[in-house]
Amino acid sequence: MRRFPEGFLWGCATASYQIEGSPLADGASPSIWHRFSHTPGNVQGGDTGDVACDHYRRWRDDVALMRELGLKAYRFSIAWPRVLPDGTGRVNEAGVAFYDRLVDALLEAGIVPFATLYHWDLPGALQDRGGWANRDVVGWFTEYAGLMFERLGDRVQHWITLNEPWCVAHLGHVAGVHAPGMRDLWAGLRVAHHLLLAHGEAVAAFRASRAGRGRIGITLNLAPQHAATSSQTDRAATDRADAYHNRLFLDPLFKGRYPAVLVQHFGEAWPEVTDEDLAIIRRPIDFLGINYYSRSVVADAPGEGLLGIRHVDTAGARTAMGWEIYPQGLYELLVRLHREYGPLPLYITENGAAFDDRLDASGQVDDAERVDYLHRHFLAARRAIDDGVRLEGYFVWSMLDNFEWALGYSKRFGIVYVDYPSQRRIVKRSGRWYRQVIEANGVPE
Ligand SMILES: OC[C@H]1NNC[C@@H](O)[C@@H]1O
Ligand SMILES: [Ca+2]
Repeated sequence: MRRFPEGFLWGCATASYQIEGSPLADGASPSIWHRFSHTPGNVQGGDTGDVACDHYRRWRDDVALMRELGLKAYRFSIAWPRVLPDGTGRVNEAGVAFYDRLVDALLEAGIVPFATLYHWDLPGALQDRGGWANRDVVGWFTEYAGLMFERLGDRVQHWITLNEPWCVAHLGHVAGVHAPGMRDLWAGLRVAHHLLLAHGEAVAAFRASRAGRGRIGITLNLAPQHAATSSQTDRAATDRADAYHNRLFLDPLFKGRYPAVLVQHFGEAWPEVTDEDLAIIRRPIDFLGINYYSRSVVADAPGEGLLGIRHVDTAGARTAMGWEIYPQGLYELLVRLHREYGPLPLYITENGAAFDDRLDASGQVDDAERVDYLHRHFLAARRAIDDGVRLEGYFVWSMLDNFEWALGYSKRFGIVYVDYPSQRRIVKRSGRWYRQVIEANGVPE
């Protein structure tokens, strides 16, 4: 049995637009994901977050389910459009009350709340004013963050400013496959910079708020980039990929500069950056959240795509997302972060897998593949702790099957199955297994 440190925070993660449903209830306003999913052609099957897991109404039962699973912590996100329907100014008390009740219920169940301020559901009203591409967003986000610190900061001690800024900038503004569906490299790079500035200003607001005695951090989706061959061109390609996927955020946050290779590669598209900006971005944080799913294998491909690279297929088994199952990448990533960007407390704020789960004849889900995936990744994390990495918690993505963005409900990541027509929750084999891991605070070798 490989035991984890005493007090290790085992949890699950979710996000507002993916589980809540009721997007316009009680005074909430449309988010950019409400608009994006209601715009035909954007989401597989025409799926939307209108109902999702109906968590906005079933939250009490879901907290009871978390307690049954024995979770020590729960990572959720706050829907900005519920609490500030215009994005700034007028507070929608009914929206605040939802999160207020949720936090109280979590504490009552002995579950530590981790609140993510932004998990992609920007108020549409702010998109109409330019959204993340407008530098004014820094003030808008700081106002929103300050409100939440004020209202929940007496009970929420762990705050994450942004979830996966890379996805917001690249998928939302360069590739255009996520909300707001923009395809503009100049805008996308500005968005990355504004996200980091907003993060930095929110950190300062946090320190000044009543929540200040808690911890604040950011969550980045990071993936090791491996060169397909040792050739100079493949190694250079891999460096570009690592810079764009990983260092674009890590370097300014922890080293106060952007990767030179990107500034050079993007040339005229690269935004105006001042030293004052960099000082804001690099304000010290209390932890780094890591969302890990897989690695990439990279080869040089002159003139192809944004970076002149292509991803090389590997033999390894894959999840239903087509992502290679590569647990050692988690170990490698954690050790790199500790050595190159740390040492600071780390949380795995997301790790998990989608598989084609089906109810069997007895109405259960025997998701042995997900058990194996999690088991191997838990062991990889445990090895990193042996090497001195200050890993303090692990949030499985996700507690419930939910709305997987442009793929809609076609992908199931939950350790609990959601039968959408009936909204029944059915704990999968992986959910029962995870409860035992948490109870033992460890996994068999
Ligand atoms: O693709 C699985 C997850 N990845 N990180 C962000 C989450 O919102 C996704 O559902
Ligand atoms: Ca209260």
